[in-house]
Amino acid sequence: MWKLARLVAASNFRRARPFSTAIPLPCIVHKRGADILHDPWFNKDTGFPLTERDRLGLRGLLPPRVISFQQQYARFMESYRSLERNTMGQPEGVVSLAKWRILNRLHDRNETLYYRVLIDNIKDFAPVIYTPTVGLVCQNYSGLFRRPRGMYFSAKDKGEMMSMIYNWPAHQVDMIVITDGSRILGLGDLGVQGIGIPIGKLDMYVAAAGINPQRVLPIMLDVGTNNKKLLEDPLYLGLRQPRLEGAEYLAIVDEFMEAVHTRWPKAIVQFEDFQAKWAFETLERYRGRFCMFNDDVQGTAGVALAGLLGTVRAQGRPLSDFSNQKIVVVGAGSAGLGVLKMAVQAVSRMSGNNETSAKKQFFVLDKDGLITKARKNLDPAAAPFAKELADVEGLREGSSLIEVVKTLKPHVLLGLSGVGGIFNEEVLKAMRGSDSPRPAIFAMSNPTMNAECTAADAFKHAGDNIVFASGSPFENVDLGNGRVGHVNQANNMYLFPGVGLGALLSGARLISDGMLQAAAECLASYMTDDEIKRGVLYPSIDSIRDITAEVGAAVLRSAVSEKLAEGHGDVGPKEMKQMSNEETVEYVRRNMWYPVYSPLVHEK
Ligand SMILES: NC(=O)c1ccc[n+]([C@@H]2O[C@H](COP(=O)([O-])OP(=O)(O)OC[C@H]3O[C@@H](n4cnc5c(N)ncnc54)[C@H](O)[C@@H]3O)[C@@H](O)[C@H]2O)c1
Ligand SMILES: O=C(O)C[C@H](O)C(=O)O
Ligand SMILES: [Mg+2]
Repeated sequence: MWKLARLVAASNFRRARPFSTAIPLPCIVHKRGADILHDPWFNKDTGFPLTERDRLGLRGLLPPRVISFQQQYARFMESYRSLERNTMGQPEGVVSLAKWRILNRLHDRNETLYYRVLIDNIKDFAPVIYTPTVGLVCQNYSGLFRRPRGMYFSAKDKGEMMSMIYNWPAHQVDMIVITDGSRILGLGDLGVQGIGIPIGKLDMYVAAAGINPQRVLPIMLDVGTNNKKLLEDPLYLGLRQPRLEGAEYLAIVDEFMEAVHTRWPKAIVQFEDFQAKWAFETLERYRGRFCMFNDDVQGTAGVALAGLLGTVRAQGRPLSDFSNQKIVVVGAGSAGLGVLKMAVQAVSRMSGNNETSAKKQFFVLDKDGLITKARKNLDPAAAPFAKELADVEGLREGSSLIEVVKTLKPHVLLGLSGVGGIFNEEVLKAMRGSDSPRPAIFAMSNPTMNAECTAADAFKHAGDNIVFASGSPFENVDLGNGRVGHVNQANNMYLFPGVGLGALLSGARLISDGMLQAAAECLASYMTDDEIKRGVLYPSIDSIRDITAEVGAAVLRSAVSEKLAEGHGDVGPKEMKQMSNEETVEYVRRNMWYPVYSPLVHEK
């Protein structure tokens, strides 16, 4: 019979619970002396107790005084706060990069302390290690480079990947995030410099999902770049050749996927920031064979769907009213089309109508305006959402955004275009004519300068009663008289960590649509009616570990019910099936790694 205690003991994780008084489990280390001090996974800096210094050959390699974890923590936070004070008034980019540097130096030196400060201060630090600063870091990566992090597979490594993968020092890898750097946030092709994105995403995996940092692996697949500026930059660190295309490109990705699954058959691979054509193609190519997903297509879709359902509740309408909402999606790339696909499936499920009629309420624009069936060279990926001209009275093929908003009076305007400021004053003012008593504006493009509008502009021009969400963080807006315009962060960070965690802890063979749907539904139902009425669609990032545990449990349960779960450690699918919802959440929580100094035990 399933017993919680047994499940906990069965876990392979080096873990401890926040504020728990339990003695942390020991951690096996195969090094001694200075090698430990130079390994950020094990290093405790001045925090090594004297007995451990003796056991590990560290005596004399550190100043004699032992500093406690709490003191180290306080010292780091004081340096960070003093950097904030000292850089006040300097240009934003300079300040952001200075903050990133101080965090990155700690990451390079002492991962336990790094992840503890990250978890405890996630609201302050997420904008530094994740969007928006991570975008700036990628743009300046070749200049900022000091030490490598993760692995780099290039077109020149063809035929070598199966052996190269064994160069990674960790025996076990659970979570991989891979990019080819071809569409980094809204910043375009950044080639090898895009490695910053997998690093930032995996930091979120550790902070939000409690994945053990010794078991994460950021990957850059460098197949060249079409960014002329980078190709001409003598300091550019990637391959100086145009991107591989077609079969040559796919051969590289195929070889990588085979190599990674040969060494770690249960590792989960998250594809991130691939240009749309490869995002869709690789997803279809691998999702039936490997435990993988595309975060921009599928993670974004779940977060957007949760937000869209929230906007129905914010209008005081029942969820069944979702099928009466007119939703305009601006951007028909990997993210926009992913959102449309999942939202149409949800409407069809909720209304019982087929997908063709469920599509009626959705309208999509790309750089050439409204997409209709009359378009020449219609992108096959966008074709299922293209409108019949007869269904868009008053509009035509290629109608502009302002024409679309004025004519349709949509309930929701959702941007995933990567074009900063495209929701301009005129467009936002036109949203005042929306058929919704509570129009919703989602400016989801990243980083901040690529957001379709700012929060302040949205409330100023579209009205105080809107619901607002952005992909990158903005401050709440002061509406006067003590009223606050709440800013939501509609970012896939609320889903991908839970998707990966649930897949890992269930030992899922694949990541199915059902598992992703369960994740989205879990996020959608997380907020109370009171919060939703105040325009709060998503939890605060401060509680990201809680929501991730819930999402992880929902994903796990869905994997079990779809018979995709193969078990984790010695917890089999049968035992998982017997867990109640609460027990599943508890199982997930207890398997989340939490940074504490574990006693290190040397083994040859
Ligand atoms: N908030 C999130 O969680 C999240 C998740 C994924 C992507 N994004 C952001 O969404 C943006 C787009 O990502 P993607 O992967 O879909 O990119 P993409 O390049 O695949 O697609 C961009 C789409 O926008 C369209 N577009 C360009 N200019 C336009 C214009 N002037 N008017 C209307 N449409 C226009 C393009 O034609 C294309 O269809 C990026 O900025 C990315 O950072 C945010
Ligand atoms: O990275 C993010 O912040 C979200 C998303 O994956 C993006 O590509 O913009
Ligand atoms: Mg992305």
